[in-house]
Amino acid sequence: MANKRDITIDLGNNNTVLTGMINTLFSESTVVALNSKKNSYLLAGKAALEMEGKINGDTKVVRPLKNGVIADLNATTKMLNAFVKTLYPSRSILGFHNIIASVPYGTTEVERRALRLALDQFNSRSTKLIFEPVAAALGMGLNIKEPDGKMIIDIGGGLTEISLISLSGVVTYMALKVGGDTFNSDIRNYMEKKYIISISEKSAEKIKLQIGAATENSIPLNEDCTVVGKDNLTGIPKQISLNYKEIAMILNNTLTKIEDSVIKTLEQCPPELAGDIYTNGVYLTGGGALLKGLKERLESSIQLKVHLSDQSLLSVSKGMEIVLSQMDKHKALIFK
Ligand SMILES: Nc1ncnc2c1ncn2[C@@H]1O[C@H](COP(=O)(O)OP(=O)(O)OP(=O)(O)O)[C@@H](O)[C@H]1O
Repeated sequence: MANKRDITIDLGNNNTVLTGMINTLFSESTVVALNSKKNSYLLAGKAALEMEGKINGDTKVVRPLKNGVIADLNATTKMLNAFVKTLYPSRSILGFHNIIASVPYGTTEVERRALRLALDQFNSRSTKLIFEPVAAALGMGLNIKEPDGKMIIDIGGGLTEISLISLSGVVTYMALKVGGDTFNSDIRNYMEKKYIISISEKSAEKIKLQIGAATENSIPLNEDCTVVGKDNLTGIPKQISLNYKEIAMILNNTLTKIEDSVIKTLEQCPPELAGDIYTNGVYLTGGGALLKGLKERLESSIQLKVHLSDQSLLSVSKGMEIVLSQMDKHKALIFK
């Protein structure tokens, strides 16, 4: 069992998930509002996200991660401080026993050092990192210790990681700087070109969640939706109706890039492990993987069984909780 003074942190491009105490889970948007003059903290999470694009005066809203790595250390530190205080409202944030935080496999030492610096403020007895694909695989309930190849495709907000894991280690890896955010920017760019209107990031996210689809045959919950943007010719707000088939067409380019990278990673797979992947299929996780019809589209392009995690937004956190609860068994998976 994890100790009351243990904590796990999955610092993602869009969502930060913390687990602490026993069975306490906390998920917030990776966004922070700061006073730009005083460099002081104002708000974090969804409350800060609500302010995005609507600020005035000295307030600035920061998304401190870019493509899965820390782009603004000061903002990240302040945001994590606020999140940890929410998770542990009644105690000092100092004095944790164990902190485990996840990082993409492809991060450089400099990028990892930034995360360690952001975690230093918690003064924990032990702060360890774990690679995201390894944590995600564990969180999906896979036995990663055996000599059996498992391919994990993690489509996050700003990063897609494709990893082949065997004997607790990553054998082949490829990362693409695309994810759910890219789907949103594809939608925004299309709205500018086709309808000559500018829409907000929030509107693009709403379109994706309501009528986003990976193919024209993947019918989402709603087939149509409306969006209001600013007409770039007149400057006047304008409403447009959209159909899911249009969104499937817009997202095709980015989805093809992801498929091509999966195929390239499969090509690099050692022959001994290719048979395992053929038998096991591949494992899909991350919030971006929840796009309607993505699993089926991938199955058809790679001709392998694709298992979509039933907790795509939480698999990395779940994996870290497993490590915390059986530290001795899993200590080879974590590092300084
Ligand atoms: N039902 C859904 N359909 C489509 N996309 C979704 C859905 N739910 C969440 N997403 C997308 O998932 C993405 C966030 O996923 P996730 O939380 O796994 O990423 P992250 O960990 O923040 O990012 P990264 O792994 O790149 O650091 C967002 O782009 C969000 O829009």
